[in-house]
Parts: sequence; structure tokens; C-alpha cells
Amino acid sequence: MKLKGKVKKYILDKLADEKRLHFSLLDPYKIKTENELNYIAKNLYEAGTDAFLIGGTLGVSKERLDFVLSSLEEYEIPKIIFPSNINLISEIADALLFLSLLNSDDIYYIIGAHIVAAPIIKMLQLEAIPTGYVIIGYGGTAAHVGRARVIPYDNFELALAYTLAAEYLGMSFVYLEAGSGAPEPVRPEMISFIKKITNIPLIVGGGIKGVDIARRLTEAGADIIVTGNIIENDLERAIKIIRGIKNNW
Ligand SMILES: CC(C)=CCC/C(C)=C/CC/C(C)=C/CC/C(C)=C/COP(=O)(O)OP(=O)(O)O
Ligand SMILES: O=P(O)(O)OC[C@@H](O)CO
Ligand SMILES: [Mg+2]
Repeated sequence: MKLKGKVKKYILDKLADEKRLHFSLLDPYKIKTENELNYIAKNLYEAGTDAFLIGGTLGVSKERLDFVLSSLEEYEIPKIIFPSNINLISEIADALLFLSLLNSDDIYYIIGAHIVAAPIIKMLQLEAIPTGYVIIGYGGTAAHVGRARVIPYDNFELALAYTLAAEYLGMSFVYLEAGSGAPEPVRPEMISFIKKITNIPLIVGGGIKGVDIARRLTEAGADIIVTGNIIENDLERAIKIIRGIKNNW
């Protein structure tokens, strides 16, 4: 509750202090029971994750979203909605990633959902965090649904161009997404290439399954690492990733 409306500032201040953060993606469709959610959330929080992202592309209802958000209330880190569409807006959250899928072919995912969502967000007094969402490589369900023209893993110039465009549009973050469950994450070389030239904070996710790749990505300049599937599939490994990123063994 204390963080409501102050999440962007909280993240930027924490980044200034700690240089690298970790966000835990929880999918309300995949987490079935309150016990399971409590167990997972407690472990992630104790390992030092910096925020909960709540979302999923398929199967997520507003009811499930609210159930997860309200169960997480006791944790003093931001609870941020990661929306796949306009049905996933809830006043229980501390903030919402106001994602524009910059490499979509469908205007709905660039500005269409946004004009429908904006008056609702205003009415609920929810904090919207302007985020350029760019899908790379594998793409997964988000790319399919969002009609993204995915950027090849090795086309660093193209990823840089989108990142610069997001920066010049005044967005607060760029989320470089390889797709949920990607067999290969975004390459660290792509991150260092972009980071040399841009200042906008980078959120990097998709297919990050181990501490070594997570650390290589942060060393290359990723500001925030997101893990989702590994939390669902192997919580111990997810905890190692968090501790590794935060140097908190
Ligand atoms: C501004 C508002 C309210 C909505 C905009 C919505 C936009 C632009 C979405 C972009 C396209 C999209 C489908 C993004 C999905 C992002 C997301 C929640 C990814 C994580 O989910 P997955 O892990 O891919 O989902 P599954 O687990 O269901 O496969
Ligand atoms: O589920 P994973 O592969 O960790 O991906 C996380 C996130 O970037 C997906 O939107
Ligand atoms: Mg998922």
C-alpha cells in the first residue's frame, strides 16, 4: 500500500543504489492454490526479489489476477500488473506496466488498448509506468498474440533502433523480451551493444533459466532481470538466480 503511486520512483531509486534488480513474474493462471502462491511468494521475497510482476497471456482472468494481488498484500515490494490486454487492470495493484508493443504490426498493441485502458486507469488512480515492449528472437505466445515482427537474436542494430525510439518517445523503461519459455534468452552482446548508446533502463526477460546467464546479462547492462517459468518449474533455481543477481549468497 505504501508504494501505491510511487513504484516508478521506488524502482529508479533502488536501481541507483543497487545497479541491478530482479522481478518475479507470477502467472495467475498457473498458480492454482493460495498455499502454493504463499510458498512461492515467501521464498522469492526472502531471496531478495525486488518486485512481483503479475500477468500471463493466456488464461488469466480479472478474478485470478485479484486473487494473486490480494494474497501478496503483506509483501513490502511493488505488485505490478504485466497486462496482456485491457481486462487485466486492477486497483489492488501498486502499478501497471503501460506496455506498448513497439514491434507489433497491429496498432491495437501499440496504442489501441491504451486509449481504452487510460480512462479506467485514471478512474482507479492506478500508476501507469510507460514501457516500450520489444520482442526478440523466439517470441512465444506474447509475440503470436501481439502480432510482433520479432527481431532476430543477432540484429543488434534493429533492437537498438527500437530502444532509442522508446527513449525519444519519453518512455521510462524498455522491456526486451525473448518470449516466455524461450530456448535462448536475449543475447548479452545485444544488451551491451544497446547499453553503450542508450540511457533508458532495460528490463530483460524470456528464457532465463540459470544464474550464469542472468549474471552475464546484468554485467552486459541489463538493469532488471525477469524470470517467470523457472519459478513455476524449479523454485530452487529461481532463488539461486535472485541471489546471484543481488550478490546475496
Ligand atoms: C496498456 C494495457 C492495459 C494493455 C496493453 C497490452 C499490450 C500492449 C500487450 C502486448 C502483447 C502481449 C500479449 C503481451 C503479453 C505480456 C505478458 C503478460 C507476458 C507473460 O505472459 P506469458 O508467459 O507469455 O504467457 P503464458 O504463460 O500465458 O504463455
Ligand atoms: O517465463 P520466462 O521464460 O522466464 O520469461 C519471463 C518473461 O519475460 C515472459 O514475459
Ligand atoms: Mg508464462
